[in-house]
Amino acid sequence: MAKKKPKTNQSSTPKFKKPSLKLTNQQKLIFGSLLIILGIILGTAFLSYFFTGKADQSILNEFTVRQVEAENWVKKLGAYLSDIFVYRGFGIAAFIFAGLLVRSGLHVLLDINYQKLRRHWFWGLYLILWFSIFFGFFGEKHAILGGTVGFETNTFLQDYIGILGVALLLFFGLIVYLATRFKVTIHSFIALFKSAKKNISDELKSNAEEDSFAFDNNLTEEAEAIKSAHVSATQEKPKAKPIVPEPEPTPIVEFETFEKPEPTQQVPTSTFEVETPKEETIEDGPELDIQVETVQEELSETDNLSNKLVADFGLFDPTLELGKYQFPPLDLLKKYNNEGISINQEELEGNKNRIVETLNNYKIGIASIKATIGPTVTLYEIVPEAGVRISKIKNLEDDIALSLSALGIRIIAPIPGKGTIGIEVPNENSTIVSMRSVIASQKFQKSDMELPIALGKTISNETFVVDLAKMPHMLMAGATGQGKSVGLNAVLTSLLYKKHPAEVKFVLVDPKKVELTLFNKIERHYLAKLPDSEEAIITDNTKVINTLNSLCIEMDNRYEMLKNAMCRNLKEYNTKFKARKLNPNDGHHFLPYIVLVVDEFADLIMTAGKEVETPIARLAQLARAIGIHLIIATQRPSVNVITGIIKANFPARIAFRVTSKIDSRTILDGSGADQLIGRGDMLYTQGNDMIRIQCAFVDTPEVEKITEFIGGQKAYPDAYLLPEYVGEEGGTNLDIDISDRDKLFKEAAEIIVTAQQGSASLLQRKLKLGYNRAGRLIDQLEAAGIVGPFEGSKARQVLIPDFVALEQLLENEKNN
Ligand SMILES: Nc1ncnc2c1ncn2[C@@H]1O[C@H](COP(=O)(O)OP(=O)(O)OP(=O)(O)O)[C@@H](O)[C@H]1O
Repeated sequence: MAKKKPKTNQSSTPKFKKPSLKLTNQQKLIFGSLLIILGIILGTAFLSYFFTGKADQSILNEFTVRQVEAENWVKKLGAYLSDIFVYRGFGIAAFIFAGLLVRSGLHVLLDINYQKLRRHWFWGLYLILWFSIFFGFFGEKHAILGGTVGFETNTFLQDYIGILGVALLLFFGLIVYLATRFKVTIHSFIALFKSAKKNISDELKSNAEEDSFAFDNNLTEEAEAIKSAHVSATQEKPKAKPIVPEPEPTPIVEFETFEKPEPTQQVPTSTFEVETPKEETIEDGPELDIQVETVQEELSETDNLSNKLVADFGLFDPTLELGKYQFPPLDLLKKYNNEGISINQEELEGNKNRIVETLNNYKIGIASIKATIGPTVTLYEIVPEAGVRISKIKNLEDDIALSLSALGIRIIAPIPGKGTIGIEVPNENSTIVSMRSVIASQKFQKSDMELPIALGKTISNETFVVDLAKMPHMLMAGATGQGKSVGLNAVLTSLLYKKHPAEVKFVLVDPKKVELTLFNKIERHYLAKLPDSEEAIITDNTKVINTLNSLCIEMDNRYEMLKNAMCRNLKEYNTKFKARKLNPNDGHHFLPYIVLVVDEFADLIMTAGKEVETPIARLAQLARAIGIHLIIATQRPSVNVITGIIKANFPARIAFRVTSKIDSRTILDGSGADQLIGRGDMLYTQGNDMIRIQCAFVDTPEVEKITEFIGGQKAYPDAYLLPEYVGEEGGTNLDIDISDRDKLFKEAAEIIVTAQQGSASLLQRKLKLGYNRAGRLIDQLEAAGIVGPFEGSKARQVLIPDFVALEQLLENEKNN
């Protein structure tokens, strides 16, 4: 508020200093309303002219004589101005001039873009001229419509280029107007012209009919008019002759009409009434222009433009830059010999008998039993006899497992959606679900999902495909060696087989440094990285923080773009962009999906704590709409790794075999993962049901072949660049400026002084900080003189002996 006042003062003062064109608000009000009033006066006078012009003609030469009264609604001035603008000027088109004045008034009053006003004036004047000549062309009989200018210009032009020439010239003038002003193309122009022509010819026809009808009427009216003129003349002294043209060059036509009711050129009189409807159309034209045009113009410009662009160039194709890109062929994936499920009748019978026996031992009767054979486990569905309590069977899980002498028995009591109890028993010989078989499946090939992932096969041997875009984030856990890395590779491979490099980008975090390195080869096709980093695959934990924060910036940027484009999600945005409705000059561009894959999350959380958790949680909460999806894998699904906030935002979970029931509960919110048999046997949940799936197996050589195939093709000049993030390594002045110190500065100083050990790792541990922040704190402590300079591998020297000295130092700092 305080700032605003001086501004207004400033704006009002310069008018005394510089005679600039900038108007004050008061001047705008005065000048704007003056223009509007002038426009209205002119419009009224012009309109009146068509009713009273005849009568007023006699007084035109007596403008200065006060006693002489004009009949025009704006009296003498109106009669005089109308005579100049309409009769001697441009005919009906003069209304446009009045319209332009009103419009200018509105622009000044409401401070609307002057640039536009200039255009309106240009085209308004153009139209005045065009209509004037147009009516002059058609209205030889009704010369008043085109005014003297129209009539004379027409006669002049016709002398030189003939009637056809003038008609064509007018037509060309119309094309120029429509093409420039309304961006009309040849197609719309043809359509427009057809309908316009039809209208005109209809109108002409009806006019002709009316003309002939009105002509008779007018003759009688004229007679009356002359009579009345005569009467008024006798009453008002000698002005009877007025109409005689005097020195005037052109107007001959009308005057003759007035004086002698002769045939050929008598037209103007009849004009007044017959042509009134036409007057209205033209008069309405400019006025409508004022209000409707602005809206229409903008809508139609973008609409027309996008339609035109699409018509000319087709929909925008994001894949065009790598137009020749070829998706990896299926042959790159290995076929396995033991892929088909072999039914071992003996095993089936044996298991069935043992299940029935065991249950009978516990006095549980079975009404029926059915087996579904999957790749790794067989599901025995049992319908217990009436009266058997389900909890009883559930409690016997271990006993049944013991009697079947099999590891990894899982009892589902009851199977959701069915009235049966399921017992999953591992097959003696499990079959491998190859990546090839799931990629080749119809379900995957024909899926129209945004980010389809072929995870593997269900217990009933169906290919299981899910949409990552709908998940929208995935948490993957499993003890070491149970198939996590293979699972991640299966996810990445699925996307590589289905998505063009322009459509999806990966951010890969691989602290183990070996699992995802193969994907380096497709860096310039599929990977995203920070602008200053050399390697796209992030193996250094400290860089992860920057990348995550950079993704947060990317997320915010994308939200901004979506907001500007008025889209709710990435799909809508990209569809709009493809339809060329978003202008790249406004910062819009096609947005690929971004998939962040973290291979060992526990490791990250342990070293960087909150600094990693916060951006991950933020991304997980907000990034779904803008196409950033997270896949996080961890060996240790303990609660301090998978915290509540992370869990809440990762509804889709995959659990490979874990070692304890607690881990299973952490990841799945229920037991079951501890009873899996490993080697890609997994449970998938997306909130409610748990589905047992055998993960598709893709081996390292297969991934290598795929990445080599893709890497060998033409690539983008660089990886997809994420926005730069400058935060943690904040520069030296941060360290010097006391007010910019880290919030934890005092706490850190106390820890260091208490421990008498100046090390960043101590701060990391005690304050649960990331390396970067702890390092920066140490720098700030050094700048404050609390710790000594960097001494290589040794911890820094602490320069403050105790708490009291520290308090004193901080107090002194404050006072300075
Ligand atoms: N879907 C699968 N089908 C068949 N075998 C599998 C499958 N997944 C994993 N395996 C077997 O298990 C082994 C270990 O898998 P993987 O490397 O994925 O484990 P991991 O969970 O990533 O272990 P770590 O956490 O130690 O890296 C593989 O080498 C493979 O032999």
